[in-house]
Parts: sequence; C-alpha cells; structure tokens
Amino acid sequence: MNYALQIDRLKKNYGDHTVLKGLNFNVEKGEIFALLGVNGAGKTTALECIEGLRKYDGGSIVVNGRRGIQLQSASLPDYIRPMEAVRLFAKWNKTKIDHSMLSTLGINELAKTLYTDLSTGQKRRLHLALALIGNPDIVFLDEPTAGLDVEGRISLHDQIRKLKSQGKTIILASHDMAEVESLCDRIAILNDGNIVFWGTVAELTSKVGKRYILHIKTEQGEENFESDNIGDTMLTLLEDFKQRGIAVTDIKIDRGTLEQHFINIARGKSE
Ligand SMILES: Nc1ncnc2c1ncn2[C@@H]1O[C@H](COP(=O)(O)OP(=O)(O)OP(=O)(O)O)[C@@H](O)[C@H]1O
Repeated sequence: MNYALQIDRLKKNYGDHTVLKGLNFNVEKGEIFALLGVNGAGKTTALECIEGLRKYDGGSIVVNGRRGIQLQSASLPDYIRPMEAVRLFAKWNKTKIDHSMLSTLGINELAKTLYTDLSTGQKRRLHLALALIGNPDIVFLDEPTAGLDVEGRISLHDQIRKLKSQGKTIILASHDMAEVESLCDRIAILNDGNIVFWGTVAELTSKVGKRYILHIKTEQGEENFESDNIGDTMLTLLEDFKQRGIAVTDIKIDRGTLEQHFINIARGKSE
C-alpha cells in the first residue's frame, strides 16, 4: 500500500496525563483524511506530533513526503501584510512564489491589507496559501472551516478538493460531521486516547444505516432507546411497559444520524 502516513503505537503524555495511549492508523497517498473526536480528545496533540511540532513519548511516525502545515489563527503578527508573509515563507522554504496558487486562493487581492484587518475567511485562505508555499505532498489543516460562513466553507472545501485532484494528501482535524461527510475519504475517531473507529465514511454511514433511536412517551415522561433491531426492541419494550403497568402515549422512531453515531462512538458507547 502507498501510504503518506504510518502511525504506530503513538503515545503522548503531558506530565502524568496520558493523552495518546498508542494510536495506530495509516493514511493513503492522495486521500482526504480526518481525525475526529470531542473537545480534548487529543486531535491537535496528535496532529502536532505528526507535523513534527511536538515531541512524543512512544511509538513511531513515518511521513512519506513534504509536509505543509496550516497555521492556527493568531500565528502571524497583526501588522504584517499577506504578501510580506508570502515572501517570508517562500524565503524560508527556498522556493519561488507560485502566483497561480495565490490567485486561486484570492491572496493577490488582499496584498495591501494588514493581517489584523483580514476577515476570518481571508485569514484562513492566507494560512492555506502559506501552507502550500513549499509545494507540499501532505497538507495538515486543523479545523479549517471553524468560524467561516457558508460561502467561506464552500469555497475552502472546493480548494481542498482541488488539492486532492493535484495528488496531495490532506489531513485535517474537525468537529464538523457535515464537512467530513462531504470531503473525506477516510476518518479516524479518537476517544480517551485511543482510535475507536478507523475506516471510510461509507463504512461509518453503513453502520448508522442500521441504527435507530426509539422515543417512547409514557405518562411518566419520555425515554429514548437505541437499537439495531427496531422490531424486537419495540416488542420487548412495550411488553416491559405493559408488565410495569405504565401506559405508552406516543412512539417515535428516528434513524440515527452519522453525527449521532459518531458522538456515541467518541463518547465510548459500544457500537
Ligand atoms: N501543552 C499542553 N500541556 C498540558 N496539557 C495539554 C497541552 N495541550 C493539550 N493538553 C491537554 O491534552 C488533552 C488533549 O488536548 P488537544 O488540544 O490535543 O485535544 P483536541 O481534541 O484537539 O481538543 P479541541 O477539539 O478542543 O481542540 C486535553 O485534556 C488538553 O487539556
């Protein structure tokens, strides 16, 4: 297999707090891959170890290709202008400025604005341009569309798809299932320092397809139940309520969404 990234038993502690307990996953060349997990799951820590920005305490990381890392907001000085930042990054990377990439990302039109005066979307576009300056094979994006409006998200998603069509591998951390469903080939879900799901979005979706949430209202309130076998679950529950002498007043069945399923996995409920 042609891997861009091979992570084997990656461990990271902050003092006596073990954040990554031995992560194993691979990312194929040319795919868009997302690391998902609730707040504090360890996504940024894992990305920073892989990016080479943070030391880790065990395991191995193999990166096959040049890395390009999107800066976090607030990483550039307020009074730098976009083209000054571009020139600096080109110098550090010992490379020529790719004006066609800058124009695709609309950086030329921002040339004279101070960094502090750029909108969130414009900053994100600049950060992406700076990540692309050394023509990397693997591009790392930490929550690339957080805080963007719908138009900004669509435009950034188009840029990310374009990078994939150029053969680049994209690795992103995200909270946003809609983003992940529309963009990513494969995902890993982090929970409590471990990978609890690794696979394609279709594989996760197929699991969700079988999952139902049953809302049963009784005179005592509403209770929710999850099931893969809605018929059997409903019969068992109705029998149980009957035996306890509780009157059922309403029943609603929801097919669980991908997001709901993700949250259940990420919070450690069994599949
Ligand atoms: N520099 C640090 N020193 C000590 N603890 C840290 C440090 N950075 C992160 N942590 C802790 O490590 C855990 C994982 O944090 P991390 O930022 O990697 O998670 P995350 O999944 O990216 O979260 P979020 O979605 O909120 O960005 C958290 O409990 C956090 O408090």
